[in-house]
Amino acid sequence: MYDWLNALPKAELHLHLEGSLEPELLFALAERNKIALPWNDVETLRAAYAFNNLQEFLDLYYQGADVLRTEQDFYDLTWAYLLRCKAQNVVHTEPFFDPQTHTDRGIPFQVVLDGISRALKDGQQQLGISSGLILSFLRHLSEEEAHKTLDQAMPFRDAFVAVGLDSSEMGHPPSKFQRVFDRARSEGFLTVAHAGEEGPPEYIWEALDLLKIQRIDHGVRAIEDERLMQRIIDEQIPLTVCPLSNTKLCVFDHMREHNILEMLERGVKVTVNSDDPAYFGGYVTENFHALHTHLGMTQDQARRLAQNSLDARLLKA
Ligand SMILES: Nc1ncnc2[nH]cnc12
Ligand SMILES: [Zn+2]
Repeated sequence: MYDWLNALPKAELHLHLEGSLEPELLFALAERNKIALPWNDVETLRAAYAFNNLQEFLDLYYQGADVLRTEQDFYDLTWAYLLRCKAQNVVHTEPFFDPQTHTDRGIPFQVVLDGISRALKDGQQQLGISSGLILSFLRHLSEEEAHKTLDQAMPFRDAFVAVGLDSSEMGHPPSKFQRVFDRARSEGFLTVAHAGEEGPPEYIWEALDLLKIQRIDHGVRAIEDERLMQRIIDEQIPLTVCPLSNTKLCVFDHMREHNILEMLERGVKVTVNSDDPAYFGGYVTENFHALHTHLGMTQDQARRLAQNSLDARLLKA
């Protein structure tokens, strides 16, 4: 089944480039940039990838991102991810990056963007993988800081397909970012947002009604609100679900309890994604495979999930 799932053509719609930083590359970049790390070796770092919630993961994820300094570092990070896409027949990807994680450390916005964009262009030309980049605001920071990030992005407007919202969800509802999302939409950006990962269904309502998002990132807690479920089904609003992430971050205690197939059978446009594959133990195929192993996902269900991912692209072919 693994090989069959791997060969299935699919799109990835929920992937943080910083979360694809494998420990081996992290150590190589630390050496190249002469940065001392608090871990002795790759194995020690991997052993630290045990999380009880989103925040514990984010603390390590932001720490890891500190090795990314130069345009070439961002190129190498993105290129390594695209090679994984090629190996797993991901024909289209819409990755996120978090500019504030880097600009707050003094790395110029353009350095980050140039490295990522050059790799995505090579990915299209050399690997045949199409892509659309999503600029994600950090929700634990202020709306004013998000506005400054949007200012920095405007000279490179054509490099992005959408803006998104990620980082610590609880206590940072979508309503906090209503004005900056209004502005982004008026500048022609599409919008997506993480909602209903750890946060309640109300955050999903806000993301839909106030941020006017095209897709819900995660959204697994929608199942707690029947009226919301009906809306998501009626309007066929896609959910970018990340099964291995949800179990690693204890959103579900075990993959057996994941609700993605229940949502699929109820008519929700759910898709399978890897979120932060270097930290959560697998890329897209491993996420599909875990659904087969623990939830008995059939080939027919896998085909529908993969088709949903192709249908839910913001950038149509
Ligand atoms: N799963 C996730 N939720 C929120 N913010 C993130 N940033 C990277 N991964 C994330
Ligand atoms: Zn995410």
